[in-house]
Amino acid sequence: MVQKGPRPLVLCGPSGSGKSTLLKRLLKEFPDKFGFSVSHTTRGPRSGEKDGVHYHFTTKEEMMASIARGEFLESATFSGNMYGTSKRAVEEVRRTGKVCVLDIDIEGVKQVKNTDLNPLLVFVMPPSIDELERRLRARNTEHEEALRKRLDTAIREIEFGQQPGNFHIIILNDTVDKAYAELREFITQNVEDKDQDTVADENNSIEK
Ligand SMILES: Nc1ncnc2c1ncn2[C@@H]1O[C@H](COP(=O)(O)OP(=O)(O)OP(=O)(O)O)[C@@H](O)[C@H]1O
Repeated sequence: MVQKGPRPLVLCGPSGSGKSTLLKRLLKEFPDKFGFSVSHTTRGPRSGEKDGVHYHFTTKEEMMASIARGEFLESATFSGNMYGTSKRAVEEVRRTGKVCVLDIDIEGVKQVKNTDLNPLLVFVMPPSIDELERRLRARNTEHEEALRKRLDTAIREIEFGQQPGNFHIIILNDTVDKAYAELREFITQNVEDKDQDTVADENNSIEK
């Protein structure tokens, strides 16, 4: 399939590793360069959420049929509701000339690797589990049990992130300034006006 527009960017990493922090900086510096795809979900809309804007609201039956037709890049179920990114949603961002950013977990990354999306794959790595715990506690967004669960998951995610061939680059988020500089450099080297065959693939063999 011939894909138009810049290559999508996947940001993956444990909860609290700093994906949103880095993305916020990127969007601040380049407000018109990046866009997010609109995900599908089978959960009902919350107040103020608009169909086609915040999510594409759909039913379980429709979504499963669509997945079976190969129309989704990745999907997952959280607390009984399905969520996923359709190929069309990414293409819509891409057509505008923006880099489509996907903030997905490792299961999503594994699925995306089996499609023809060919994104740049970035893994954001915390300096240590202890530091990750400190940051999550300081963020103060989770109850103890949820926090424990996130830290347990983080150990598995870091293992996957560090395996050679899983990502084009591993960015250690030690200080935000350093991590951001690294991300910025990687993106400018690999996204700018280049198509599918970029330096990232020449230098790194990414395993499917
Ligand atoms: N280099 C850093 N040094 C210190 N604190 C940081 C650093 N990077 C991020 N933080 C802080 O750590 C917390 C987690 O960061 P952030 O919310 O960006 O993580 P995330 O990967 O987007 O998490 P989630 O997947 O849960 O959305 C935030 O409070 C953020 O301000």
